[in-house]
Amino acid sequence: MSSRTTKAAATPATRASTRARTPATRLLPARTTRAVSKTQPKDADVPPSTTATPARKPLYTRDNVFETPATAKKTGIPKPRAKTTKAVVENSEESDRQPIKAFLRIRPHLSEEPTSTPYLTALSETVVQMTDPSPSTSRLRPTSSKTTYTFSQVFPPDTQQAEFFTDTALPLVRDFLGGQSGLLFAYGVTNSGKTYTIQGGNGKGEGGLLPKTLDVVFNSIEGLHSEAPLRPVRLTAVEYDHDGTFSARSSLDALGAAQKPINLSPEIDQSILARVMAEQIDPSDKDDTILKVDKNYEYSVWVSYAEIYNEKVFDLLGIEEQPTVGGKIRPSGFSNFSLLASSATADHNNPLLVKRKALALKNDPDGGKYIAGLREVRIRNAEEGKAVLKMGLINRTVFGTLANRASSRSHGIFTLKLIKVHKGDPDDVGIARLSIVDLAGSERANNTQNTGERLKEAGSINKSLMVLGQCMETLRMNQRKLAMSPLAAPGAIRPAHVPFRHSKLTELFQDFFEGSGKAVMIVNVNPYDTGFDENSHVMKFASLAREVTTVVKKLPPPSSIPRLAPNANHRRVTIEIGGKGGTRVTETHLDVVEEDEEADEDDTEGEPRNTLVDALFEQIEELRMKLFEAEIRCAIIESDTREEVMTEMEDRMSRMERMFTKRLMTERISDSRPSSPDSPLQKKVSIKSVVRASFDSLLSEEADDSIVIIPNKQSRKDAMKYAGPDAVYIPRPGEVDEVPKKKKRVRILGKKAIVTEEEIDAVTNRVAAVGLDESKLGSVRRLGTRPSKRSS
Ligand SMILES: Nc1ncnc2c1ncn2[C@@H]1O[C@H](COP(=O)(O)OP(=O)(O)OP(=O)(O)O)[C@@H](O)[C@H]1O
Repeated sequence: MSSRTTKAAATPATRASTRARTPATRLLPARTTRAVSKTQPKDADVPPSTTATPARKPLYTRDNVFETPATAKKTGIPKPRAKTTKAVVENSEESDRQPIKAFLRIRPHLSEEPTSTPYLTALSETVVQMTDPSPSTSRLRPTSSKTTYTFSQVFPPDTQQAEFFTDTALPLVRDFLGGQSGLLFAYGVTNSGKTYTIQGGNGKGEGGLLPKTLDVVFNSIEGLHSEAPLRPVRLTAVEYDHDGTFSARSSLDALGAAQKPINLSPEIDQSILARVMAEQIDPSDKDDTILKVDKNYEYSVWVSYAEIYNEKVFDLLGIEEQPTVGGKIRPSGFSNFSLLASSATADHNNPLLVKRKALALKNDPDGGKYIAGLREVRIRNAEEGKAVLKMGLINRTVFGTLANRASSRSHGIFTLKLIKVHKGDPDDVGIARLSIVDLAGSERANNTQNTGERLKEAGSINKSLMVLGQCMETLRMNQRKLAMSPLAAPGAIRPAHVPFRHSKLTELFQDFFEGSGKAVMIVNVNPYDTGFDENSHVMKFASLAREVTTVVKKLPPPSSIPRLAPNANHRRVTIEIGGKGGTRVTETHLDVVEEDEEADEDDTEGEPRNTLVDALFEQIEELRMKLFEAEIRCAIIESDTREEVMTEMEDRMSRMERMFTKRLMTERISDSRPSSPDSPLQKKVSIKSVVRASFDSLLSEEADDSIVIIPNKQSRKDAMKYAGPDAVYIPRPGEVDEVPKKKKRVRILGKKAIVTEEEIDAVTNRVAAVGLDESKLGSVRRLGTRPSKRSS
């Protein structure tokens, strides 16, 4: 649990924020619910030595938030120092063990896609089975490999958006309204349905988790809107705004003004937000759920939208847009909502210049990291929230790859913050955050032809997802270590270092994985996708995540990796918008300047700095990447080789099959011949042609000369029977010849097996007449009293 409930101090001078940008602002101290639960541990197994701070009454917890706000109000406890807060968070985790929930959503088959058999089937509400399609199609290896995976819940392809929202995100929204932070992220390969799940489709009832979350939040706080001059800062702190700079209405207007491109024609010189809202929001597609909230408080909702692209964090609501020198900015009248496309039709020679600066992640004194300089916008209803979401979406880097034309190549992070202030005590303030993340799809290494920029994107995406997996794995390992030694003295077990800092994604959500709030993972899978291996990798990752239940003692993070000097990265890109569902495809040419974030001096606050350790970490990282790449290469080579062998074997099998079919047909032809044909000559020719045809097929071009076919004696015998006594069997070269030996005898003595003396004499005389030795006649059976005697 990570809600932060704060009490404003009586004297602003003593509580002034050390990070406040203006002297007029005052930072409200953050106090965690964990701080409270730690002093009253629910879990009796927590070692007493971990309770270092004096016991005090809960300010508010998830359990009492609705019932006892008054108790909370009266608790005037000074803010714990940052260090103490951290310690408390760590120690209280034992009482709040929660596994990461992993929900699987199976994508339906789309009509425009080729039909194939799905390789994933739901066995129950929580278990699915994946069947490797490659071996099952083989006649040589008829047994297919089947693996089962267990999830918190499995959603079949016909699951509707509303049902999915109710079962997965609604509990998080409930906690959020109750003051608890949460994280929801969608994970899956490209084209598996992550964006559809998070943002939704364009049709009725197709709104995704994000718009539905906005609906439910505003339904629930209806009539409880706060006008208090408060705004969120850092991760979960709240700041007073005495001069009204950030008052309720002005934030959204400020965003609209900042986003308005300069030099627009009067035709479109209007509030971008108003236009977006008019175009995009279908009021009928709204979730009507209302959740219970504490009516003693008033609420304000703030949103931000960031993306992590190529390992840099950008503000999707804070892009500076400028026309190029000589560039013509015209209204376009596109029906698609697009700030960029609607504000300018730029051609390749005169692209629109879009400048954006990467933002730095900074340490929050209350724990975790926040994106420094990220714009947070106050919204007053769900429609405004949806408009801001749409506005951020256009700024999100979307490039087509061969794998998927609409592939999101960045991780999109939409965060809601809820500030609540007690109606009777303006100093009783709380804040919670809910981040909803649409992760970039993992790249298919072998079926997309990535080069240059795409390759770099793929590397960054793979890296961040890989690090996410490594973090999960390490957290799980650490938990096991702890679980196996429940009686070990505190500090005796050294948990392994969790590499959160190795990617921006994990760095940003480190606090969630360490217990700041609940984490929910949505796994999207397209069971018709050709990337079986990638999907099984995703499934393995999900099973891993489900085993991560809690946080172990945090190790001091590694020394910071030295940052490069700020550097501008220029790219020229073309973004296509629309195209799906019959909408018009529009193109915008952009010159993108991505400036590196400035080095954060505070970033290593309290962390030891050791250049050798830095270098070693970099080396490990490099080796990990190499290993990862090598593994991918091996997997590709293995699958290619397997496919080649299979193709060859199948080819050979089908040739043999053809050959045997022909032979069978040949035999059938001979069987069906009349038993007494008219002419012996005709019989002779016929049997010859039949036998020859059979061998011709064996020796034809199609035949496999590596295979020796031994003729079927029985069929040959049958053929000879039909052919009658005059038939001569002519073997083909190389044929195993047994029958013809008998025929040789037949040629000399006729078809009779038994001969008389006279006949033998006749043969002998004939032999003598031609001058041959009698002994060369071979064995001849005699009749009568001298059966074995040869004629002399
Ligand atoms: N549950 C669903 N019902 C109907 N259509 C869906 C569903 N899930 C996904 N789709 C459709 O499948 C296609 C791919 O989905 P989507 O763009 O959400 O994938 P993705 O995982 O976000 O891909 P990428 O990572 O490349 O952005 C889209 O056309 C989307 O409309």
